[in-house]
Amino acid sequence: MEVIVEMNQISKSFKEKKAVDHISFNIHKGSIVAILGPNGAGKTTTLSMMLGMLEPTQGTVKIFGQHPKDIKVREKIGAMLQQVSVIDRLKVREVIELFRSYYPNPMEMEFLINLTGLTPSDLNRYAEKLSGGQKRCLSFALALAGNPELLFLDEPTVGLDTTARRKFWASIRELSKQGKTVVFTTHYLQEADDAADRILLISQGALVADGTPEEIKSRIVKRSLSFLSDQDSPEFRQRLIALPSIAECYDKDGRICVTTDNTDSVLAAIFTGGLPVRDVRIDQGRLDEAFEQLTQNHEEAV
Ligand SMILES: Nc1ncnc2c1ncn2[C@@H]1O[C@H](COP(=O)(O)OP(=O)(O)OP(=O)(O)O)[C@@H](O)[C@H]1O
Repeated sequence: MEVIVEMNQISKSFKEKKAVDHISFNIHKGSIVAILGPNGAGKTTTLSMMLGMLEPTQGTVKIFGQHPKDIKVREKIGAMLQQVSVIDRLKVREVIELFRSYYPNPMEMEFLINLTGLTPSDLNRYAEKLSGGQKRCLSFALALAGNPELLFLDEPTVGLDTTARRKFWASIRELSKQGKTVVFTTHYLQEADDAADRILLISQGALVADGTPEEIKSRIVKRSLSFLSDQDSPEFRQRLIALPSIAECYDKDGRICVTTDNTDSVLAAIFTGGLPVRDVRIDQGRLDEAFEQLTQNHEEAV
């Protein structure tokens, strides 16, 4: 798979403050990657180095195999940053046309408008008159103007209502299907879980986890299995706890629960052992719990 972004041992310090600390990762073509972390974790700093807006204190960044500031690279990337600034006295359509004119192969206007959720009446309004949410849609349109192969989005859905948010992520999936690569930052765990196929979890400048949402959850969230039994007894509990892969057994909401790192093998053992259980449920664990555990563990370690 083609590597689009290479971050090699990247650190960034602002005076004595180390904002990013020895981060390395590669991003492959067509993936949707979330950089997830709490406030001040180093997400924007990491993104700014990929965009060539900040130089790393240490390490090397390569985008399409080149320095991020290379003109050939700049033509292939689009960015939507946190601050939305619009040009006064220009209508939305004119701003978009202006941005399209900067690029050798701009995105088709009609396709671009369809993706961004801007309406025909929005296009005829002055950009400075748009609402906060509409300005973000315009900012998305400007990021797409050059038909980029790689999109960087810094907290893209802040200020968008639920409908606009849904539309936004549907457009991102559409762009990804066309082979475009997307990197976005977010605090929203649910958003990373729903939208990304890979999560880079950053805490205090360090990369503390890297994987699919499922991998991150299974790595640290204990899965649990719960069920009912008509023949619950001390002997039943002993047989249960003796099964392989069971970490602990407890009662919750009238159900018998076991935690395990392998729900499949516990299920198999229960049924081959003929244990009298019914109404079995598997709880996959939640990403927000995984996130808190990972960032807390890291904070305790430093
Ligand atoms: N230009 C700067 N000068 C000094 N310190 C900075 C600068 N930019 C960022 N920092 C510090 O570096 C750390 C990481 O900041 P960064 O903006 O990358 O975090 P973030 O994860 O994007 O946070 P948020 O989610 O709040 O936007 C913070 O402690 C921040 O105060």
